[in-house]
Amino acid sequence: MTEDSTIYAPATAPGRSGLAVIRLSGPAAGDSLRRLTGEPLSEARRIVRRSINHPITGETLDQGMVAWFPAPRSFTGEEGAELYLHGGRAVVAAVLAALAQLPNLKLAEPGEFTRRAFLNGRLDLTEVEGFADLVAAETEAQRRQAVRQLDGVLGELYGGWSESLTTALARLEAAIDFPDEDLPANLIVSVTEQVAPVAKAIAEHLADGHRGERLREGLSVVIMGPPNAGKSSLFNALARREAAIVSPQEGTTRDVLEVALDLGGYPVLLADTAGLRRTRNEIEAEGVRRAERRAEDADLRIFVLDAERVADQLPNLLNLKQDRDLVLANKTDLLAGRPLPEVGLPLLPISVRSGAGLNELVARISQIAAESMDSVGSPALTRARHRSALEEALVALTRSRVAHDPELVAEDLRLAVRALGRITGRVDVEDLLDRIFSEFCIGK
Ligand SMILES: Nc1nc2c(ncn2[C@@H]2O[C@H](COP(=O)(O)OP(=O)(O)OP(=O)(O)O)[C@@H](O)[C@H]2O)c(=O)[nH]1
Ligand SMILES: [K+]
Ligand SMILES: [Mg+2]
Repeated sequence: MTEDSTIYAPATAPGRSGLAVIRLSGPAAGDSLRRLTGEPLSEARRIVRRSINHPITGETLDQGMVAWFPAPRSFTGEEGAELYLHGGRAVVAAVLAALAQLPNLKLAEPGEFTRRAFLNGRLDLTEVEGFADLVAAETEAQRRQAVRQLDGVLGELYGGWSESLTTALARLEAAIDFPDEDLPANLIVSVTEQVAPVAKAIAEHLADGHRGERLREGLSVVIMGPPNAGKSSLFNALARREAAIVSPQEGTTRDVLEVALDLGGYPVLLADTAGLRRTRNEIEAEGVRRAERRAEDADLRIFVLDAERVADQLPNLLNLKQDRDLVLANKTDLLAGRPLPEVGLPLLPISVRSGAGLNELVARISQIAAESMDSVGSPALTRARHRSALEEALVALTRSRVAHDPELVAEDLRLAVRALGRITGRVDVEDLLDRIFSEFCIGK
């Protein structure tokens, strides 16, 4: 599939920088490059120095470098060119204005380069999404996951399942299509045997505790506890900036504040909340409601108590779940050597003021993040879109095992294959494209 139009766009972020890259893709890319440089096309995929000139006035706009990518060995699979310019706003603006003067060129839509790469079979949809995730990756673990996906690991996994099912389906259909002959009695049995391991693998892949999705989105951690325990102080210490107001007055924090952190390479979304107490103050009461709501969908709750008042404060913690909660005793600097009381559950002693225990706390949170995000062995399911298609495939496969009519079995297998195909974009993709490519910005 080839496009008639040729698109261009900056591939680097706007602003002052050492280098700016402008990409072109489409049939007029080579001709445009010739007209901008005033020289014949250079050797394919080689970066060469060229002066970049206005195609009409001939004025030199920049001394840069260019590369020429003949089809199909380019990012999009079309004719492509790249201009490497000095990264000043005026330089980029002048070259973009010059490109606008050339015939058959248009500014690319967001995600259009990647869309063309997909349409030309250079990437499947999971790779497109891996590419989007890689561009958006903010931590090491996110980068690793995106690189694997961009490598096609997920696409291969889903493609492999789809292939096994297609083979089973083909055998079944061949048998159905020859009505003269009796269907072999054991046909359904053997098809079921072929389908069962795929259904099992899909079920296991789905039951991964949402690790891949959590890695993309970040571990949601909420700091909670009684007023004045030092929640906002801790929040600021972890965020390494004075993001929240700290004061000796109870009920200081009302809104839920959030920061995105990188803890040991794992993304964490940390929230500070209002101190939990009954209050007549309407605004503070709304803060408490927001705190409780925020805690409901958190992956981890960190309860902060005042080390001097642990025994009074502990019973008020809302339905403490030891596997999802950490309990901290803050302000240990005020204990002056006195031990913490025995309360029958592990308390992590810290002092935001002296810094004691903070390293241990950070290590603990990143360990929890790692445990909930790292996937061992098979690649992780990374998106809700994949999850719903896999669930659909599994429902069809499960139903196919109890169907006795070969036609019904075949129909279920077809549904499962189609659901898997939607993940990689092999079938029924049109409606999905806009949503996926809308994640991209212009020039990608
Ligand atoms: N001595 C000591 N004081 C602390 C420590 N951490 C916080 N504080 C003090 O405790 C008071 C309350 O701190 P905040 O961080 O505002 O407490 P909070 O839990 O966010 O309070 P609310 O938002 O009102 O619920 C402030 O005066 C802090 O300086 C600590 O480790 N040691
Ligand atoms: K306070
Ligand atoms: Mg606070």
